Amino acid sequence: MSTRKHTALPKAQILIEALPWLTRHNGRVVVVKFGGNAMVDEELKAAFAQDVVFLRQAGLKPVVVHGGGPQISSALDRHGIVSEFKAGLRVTTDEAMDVVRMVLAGQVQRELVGLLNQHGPLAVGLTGEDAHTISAVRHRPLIEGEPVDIGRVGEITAIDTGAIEALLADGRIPVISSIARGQDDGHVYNVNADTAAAALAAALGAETLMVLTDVEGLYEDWPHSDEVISRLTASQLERLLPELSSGMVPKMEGCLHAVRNGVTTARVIDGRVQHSILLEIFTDEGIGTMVVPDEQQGEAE
Ligand SMILES: Nc1ncnc2c1ncn2[C@@H]1O[C@H](COP(=O)(O)OP(=O)(O)O)[C@@H](O)[C@H]1O
Ligand SMILES: CC(=O)N[C@@H](CCC(=O)OP(=O)(O)O)C(=O)O
Repeated sequence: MSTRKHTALPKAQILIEALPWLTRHNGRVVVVKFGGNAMVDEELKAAFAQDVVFLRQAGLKPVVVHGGGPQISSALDRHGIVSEFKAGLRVTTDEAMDVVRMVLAGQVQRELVGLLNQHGPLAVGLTGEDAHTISAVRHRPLIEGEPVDIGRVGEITAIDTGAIEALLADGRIPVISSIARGQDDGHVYNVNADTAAAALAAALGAETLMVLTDVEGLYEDWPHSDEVISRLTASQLERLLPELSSGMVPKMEGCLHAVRNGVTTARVIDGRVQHSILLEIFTDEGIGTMVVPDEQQGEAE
């Protein structure tokens, strides 16, 4: 065998290994949530963009929903605005909301759109405000049984997938910032990006929701162990929810919402690993944590 063929054969085998995953997802929507904590460096962000474009060129319909928690925190610091979290959500004053919107829509989203568009005229950025994509009312989370006012934080009431579907039909990659329009008050609202991604995945009838974060997956006994739970059903996750803390709460609540509303699998994967999306495709079991609907229990992935 010539040297060229010799080196090409393993590459062909690798492509063939991806065939079942690609076949299952062909033409399907995959919602990828890119967390602010996973946007560690430039190389990683460029690799993320390559993976998303790869999915698009392989016949899938990727939709990107991005966060930017750490980026918002440092911008608020620079503006001298104090920011705190309650029930895992940022207490968002009217003044803070302007900064949230500026950072998510004007900075993080623009950067991701730019990186994706290095590969062609593919990405179009929007926020949940555009074309009524995400509507919300003021969210008052219960803390110790009492509803608490945390300012301009939204609870999603409706998703209009029209603009996203039109972009997908046109072969584009929508990149969505987690800001909602007020359903009945003309305000804009700050929505946790995991919650927004899950709601969009459910409304779009996505095959998969992939949540890229800064841990390997859901740890069984965090922070005491780094044993990752590789697979769990919706009911198993539901039982686990009360024990979870901080950033994992909206992530896992989102995964549960997604698989209970038609999404086939929801995964939490380590976005700090380069090409984590492609790694997910090329491994049988996947990496990170996979949540499946109850009826899939025991079925081979
Ligand atoms: N059981 C758990 N397994 C893994 N991480 C957990 C768990 N419970 C809480 N966490 C925390 O959740 C964080 C991820 O959420 P978050 O900081 O909001 O990330 P992102 O910006 O990607 O949304 C982890 O870095 C970790 O500190
Ligand atoms: C209400 C609320 O907490 N909103 C989040 C929105 C950004 C986000 O969720 O970013 P990550 O995915 O990087 O955490 C915030 O203000 O930080």
